[in-house]
Amino acid sequence: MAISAVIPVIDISGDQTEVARQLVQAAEDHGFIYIRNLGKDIAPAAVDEAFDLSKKIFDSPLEEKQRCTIQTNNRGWSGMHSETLDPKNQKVGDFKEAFNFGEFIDGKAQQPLPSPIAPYEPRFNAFADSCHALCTKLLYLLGLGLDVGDFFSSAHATSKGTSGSILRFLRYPAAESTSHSADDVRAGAHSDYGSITLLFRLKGQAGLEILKKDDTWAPVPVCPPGTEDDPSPPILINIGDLLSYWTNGLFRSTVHRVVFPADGGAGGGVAGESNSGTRYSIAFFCHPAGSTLLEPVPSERVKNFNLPEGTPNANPYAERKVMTADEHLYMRLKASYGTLYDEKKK
Ligand SMILES: O=C(O)CCC(=O)C(=O)O
Ligand SMILES: [Fe+2]
Repeated sequence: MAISAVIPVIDISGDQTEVARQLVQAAEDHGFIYIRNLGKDIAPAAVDEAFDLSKKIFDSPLEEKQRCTIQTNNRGWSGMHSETLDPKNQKVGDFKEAFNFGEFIDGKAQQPLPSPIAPYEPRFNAFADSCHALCTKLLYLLGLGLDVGDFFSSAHATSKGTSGSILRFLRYPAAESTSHSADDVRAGAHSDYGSITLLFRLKGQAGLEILKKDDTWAPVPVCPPGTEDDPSPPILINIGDLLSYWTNGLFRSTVHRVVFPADGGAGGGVAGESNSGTRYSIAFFCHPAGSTLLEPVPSERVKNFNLPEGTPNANPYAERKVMTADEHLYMRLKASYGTLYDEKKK
């Protein structure tokens, strides 16, 4: 039975200097952080509502979803196997469906929506806004902890221009309803493309694993010890490639994946979790304004850091060539949705 990942659990409402120190340490050591959800930043009822809305998206008629098929702007619906997060190792694309919302303007999604969810547009917008506000707070604290003030958070201000930020709803069909082989995964191994990601999961639903420094996989419980009685499971934060890039690898953009049950139903070794049934999750990928240059952050701690030789799981895209946030995003999307991007280029 796999041993669960040990990831710090932080209550960000405490002394801000101390919280900033803890966040930076966790970003360096793990790249994943649990933020307790005590209802101060995102109301538990808002998370519940978002999961209800997720069901409405995916239960929409197929032709409605197809009408909103994902475009090269990374917005819209992607069906089973249309994305392959780990193209080098997967024989079959991800066993999941996803729906991506890009940025809203004046309360309006800038993309077609399946008609059953159109009446809820303001609710999706409100949820995306609260996710963005929490990301801004976390990015500010990470900057504080690195002594660079608002270097990160200000690059994510909506006033700086449009960004690749995405609110993504995910549905993974029940393992027992799909025919998959032992090598198949629900979502291939990958690191996230943005600055930070917020991940919301449902109590009891196993599947997420992270790659540890020793190159072995560990399941990530939805409710780590000490949070079982919180009003909502902690929000799982992870560092994405851009923060890793900006910090020359000091912050870890940790590789993760979503797996099928190894034994046909039990959780991945996490007490109280099951790996059967349909699995839902919601991710908010926070990106800076698309024109932001990914230059190293002017921090002493970053300057003095050298990635140890042979570190597994280091961000493979962090070669030191300054590019913009949009160039980086396009490079990553092209790798996982090859044909979509090839077709568009014709
Ligand atoms: O569904 C999950 O738990 C993780 C999803 C994920 O890693 C992603 O969409 O980038
Ligand atoms: Fe991810």
